[in-house]
Order: sequence, then C-alpha cells, then structure tokens
Amino acid sequence: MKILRAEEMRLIDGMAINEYGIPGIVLMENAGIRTVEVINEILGEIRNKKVVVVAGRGNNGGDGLVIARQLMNGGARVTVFVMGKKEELTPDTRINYEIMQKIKGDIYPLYEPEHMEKFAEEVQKAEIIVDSIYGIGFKGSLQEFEAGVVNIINSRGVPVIAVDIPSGVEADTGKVHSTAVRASHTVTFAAPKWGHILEPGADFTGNLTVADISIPRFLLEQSSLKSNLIREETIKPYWGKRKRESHKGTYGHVLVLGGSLGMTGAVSMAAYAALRAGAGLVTAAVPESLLPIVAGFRPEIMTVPLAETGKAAIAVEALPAIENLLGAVSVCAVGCGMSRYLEAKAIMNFILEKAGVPLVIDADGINALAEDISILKNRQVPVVLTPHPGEMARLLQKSIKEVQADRVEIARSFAVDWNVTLVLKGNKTVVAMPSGDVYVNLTGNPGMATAGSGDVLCGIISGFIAQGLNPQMAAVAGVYVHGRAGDLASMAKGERGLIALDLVEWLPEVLRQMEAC
Ligand SMILES: NC(=O)C1=CN([C@@H]2O[C@H](COP(=O)(O)OP(=O)(O)OC[C@H]3O[C@@H](n4cnc5c(N)ncnc54)[C@H](O)[C@@H]3O)[C@@H](O)[C@H]2O)[C@H](O)CC1
Ligand SMILES: [K+]
Repeated sequence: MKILRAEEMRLIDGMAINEYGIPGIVLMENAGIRTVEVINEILGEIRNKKVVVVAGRGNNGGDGLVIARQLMNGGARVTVFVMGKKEELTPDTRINYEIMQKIKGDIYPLYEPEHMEKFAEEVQKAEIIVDSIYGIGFKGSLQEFEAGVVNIINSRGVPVIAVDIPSGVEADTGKVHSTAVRASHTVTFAAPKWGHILEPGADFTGNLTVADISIPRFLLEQSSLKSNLIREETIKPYWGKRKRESHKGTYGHVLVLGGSLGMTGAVSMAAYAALRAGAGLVTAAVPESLLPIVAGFRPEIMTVPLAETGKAAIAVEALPAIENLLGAVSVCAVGCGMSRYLEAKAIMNFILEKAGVPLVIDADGINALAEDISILKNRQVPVVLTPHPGEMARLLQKSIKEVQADRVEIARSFAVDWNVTLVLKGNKTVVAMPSGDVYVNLTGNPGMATAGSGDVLCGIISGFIAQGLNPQMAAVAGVYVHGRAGDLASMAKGERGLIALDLVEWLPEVLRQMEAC
C-alpha cells in the first residue's frame, strides 16, 4: 500500500476527475458514504444517535456535509456547523451545503465568536463528533478561533471521527504546529498519508481506516509513487510453502561474524534468530577464546574459531579463514558484538572486497564503516545496513536529532547514494532501497527497545536471505516479522519484561500464522 504526500493525492484526484471523468462530487459522495460505513462498523446502531458534524470551507467540509446527510438518512440526529459563509465554500462543498439546506438539515454557522456558544451547547449533547474542518489541504497552524473549536471537540470525550486526517495535522509531515483534533478514528481516502504515520500525527489519528472511494486502482500503484506501508500482503508473495523434497542446504547457510570479550550474546542471538527464521545452516565465527561460550548456547549453531586480538576481538590474522568461510555460505551477517577497535575497519574493508554473497552489516560493523564510508564502494554484492539512529548519525556525521527529524528522506537518500538497502530502526522502522523506494513498518512496540533486539533483526534478515529472498525484500519482511514477534511477545509478557530472546521464541508463531494464511 502506498503512502502519499498531499500533492501526490491531489494529482491522483485530478487525474481521476479530469483524465478518467469521475466527477469530484462523486468522489466526495463516495468519501461520505464510506466514512458513514466505518462509523456504523465502529459505533454500531446510529439511529437516534446525536451527531455533531463540523465542516470547513474546503472539500474536507464537503465530505462532512455528505456524511451529515448520509447519517440523517440512517436515522441519526445530526447538527452541522459550517466554518465559513456559503460564498466562501469550494464548489463541491457548496453543492452539498445547498442540498443540506433544501432537505432542511440542522445547519448553523461557526465562524464568529457569537456562534461558539451554540456550538459548545450542541457538542455537550453529542454522542459522536465528525471532524471535517480541514483535510490534506491544511498546512501550518490553526487560527485562534479554529483552535477554540478544536479544544471544545477534544474536551467532549466521545468518539471523534476525523475525515481524511485530523484537522490541524499536516498531511506531509505529521506535524502539529498549534493544536489538532484528537481523533479516536480517522477515515482516509485511497491511501494513507504521511500525517497518519509520522508522529505526532499518528497519535492524533487514532485507528486508521483507508477507504476506497473509486479512484482507479492503477493510479494508486504507479511506480512513481516511491513510499510504501509494509503490510502482510507486501511480503506474502515471497512466502511460498516449503517443498517436501528439500534438505537443509535448500534453505541456505548463514555466517554470523562477530563477538568479542563480553559481547558473545550478540552473535549467539543473531545466529539463533537466523535459525528460527528458517535458515538451513548457521555458523557463528567468533574469536577462538569465546568459542566455547557461543557453542554452548545452542547446539544447532555451528561454530568456527577465529584468530583474536589480546582483547578477544577478531584479529586481522583471521582474514584468510574469513575468506574461506565466505566462499562456503549464502549470506554473511557481520558486526554483532564485534566491538569498536582499530582493526575493525580493515576487517570490514576486507569482507566488503572479498564477499561473493550478500552482507548484512549491523552494530559495530556499521561503526567500522563510519570511519571510512567509501569502503562501501569496494564491493560486488548487495549490502543491507541495519543502523539504529545513533549508528546512522555516526555514518552521516550528523546528530541523532537531525536523523530523527527526517528519517524517511535521510534513509532514502543514503540508500540511493550508496546503493545499499538501509534499515533505519526505531519507532516505525524505515527500509530504503537503492531505487529510492521506501517501506515503513508499523509492527513492534517499545518493549523491543532492549539489548539484543537489533542482533535478532540482523539474524532474521540474514536467515531470510539464506532462504532465497532478495536482500531488499528480506529486509522488508524481516522488520515486519521482527515487530510482529515483538507484538505477540508483549501480549504475553507486557513491554517492560520483554527481552530479545522472547522475539526469537515468538518468531516461529509469526511465521506459522503467515504460512497458515
Ligand atoms: N482524496 C480524494 O480523493 C478526495 C478528497 N476530498 C476531500 O478534499 C480534502 C482536501 O480538500 P481541500 O479543499 O484541498 O483542502 P482542505 O479541505 O483540507 O482545506 C481547506 C482549505 O484551507 C486552507 N488552509 C490550509 N491551511 C490553512 C491554515 N493553516 N489556516 C487556514 N486555512 C488553511 C487551504 O486553502 C485549503 O484549501 C481532502 O482532505 C478530502 O477530505 C474530496 O472531497 C473527495 C476526494
Ligand atoms: K479532518
């Protein structure tokens, strides 16, 4: 499912209307009908329910007037407040205003201070409030009078249905510069917008429904639309049933390279996660003195000792052995628990030069890259990077604040510039491709902010690549199932008590559910 900017939506609307002849008033009527369907689904019987609809001057207001009429037809007791004079309304909104007048709808003005008392009085009686003040045309701050209206809506404490987007939320950024309607439910049209996904807009949006208002589907799937929401159907095509005639070699061999004194768990968890993700074979190559610890963790994980430094980190003397290992596996995950030390950059450079299989670079592998990012150019294979915001900041020599302020575009431009798949972790992880396409993940929860969660993700992505998913879709599928495992784990154990191995333990259930569909 695409995520659209307001301009992209307007262009698509315009094509539907002008190129394919679907009148805007039909789209508006559909928007109203679909919203009322959702209201019925959510709130049950609307007959005799007291509903207040607040309509703005633009087409969002028009949607609200259609909703009011449709609710009246369903037997609800509807009062409409219109925040502009008739002559200020957009054409389609004005048509619906005049229809409401002709059918003797209960309409009041709401654009002068003296109108506010009647509004507050009606809101106090409302059982449902419909917010159709502003839609995706809104930018900046609400004016003082409108903010007063919004505060009355927000203080009522009944279900608030936002039409298209909560009024006061910017469609392209999710920013709220003054205040915004805090919706329990939002019904948007054709596709989600960034304002529904990025904070704080996501918080004001409540439960989001994407309604079809008969915009031709092919307009919503144009390749020029580069932003996507990760949903189960995004990855379903990559999820075939296993053939009976198969053996462990069929499902690939993951090499996990990393570990250092005090950080053996990272390699163990990444290796274990790769196994639980379905890889046929997993080998953990670790500094030799740490091998017994890793070997003792899970018997299914094979282990190889590597020459080590005085501090039990991988030494450059291990490079010939690493080259041999790279020739025998399907994918290599590197960096988990590797630690930051002088030789790390040389080791990363060697792996990038020698690897003939995809690489998933995490944690201290990324930190080693940050010392000289140009070594990314020395490779012949696809690379997936899985930085958290701090590691991304190091890669870009920016602050974490700068990274977090523009996650999607920072991830997108890095992936394009460096021809990598970039997984920028965090709340709503962004997966960016060398093509400039991005995928935003909505699964997961704050319980996953725990030591080892990233190692598990690295292992899952590697395990998916080992089984034949292309690295880009392995990253998309990986973040999705990683978050789903976290959601199942937090349902069972809450968020505070959740630890990384819970993600690995719940992973099979996520995969089972997907196989079952
Ligand atoms: N997506 C679809 O297929 C359809 C969407 N519809 C609805 O149309 C609105 C968009 O309508 P539009 O007239 O472009 O804008 P709004 O109603 O969102 O806003 C009205 C108007 O307000 C002005 N404005 C913007 N920012 C501010 C501000 N800070 N202060 C004051 N005024 C502001 C600006 O000029 C806007 O034009 C969409 O959301 C849907 O609800 C169609 O009805 C059906 C098809
Ligand atoms: K709205």
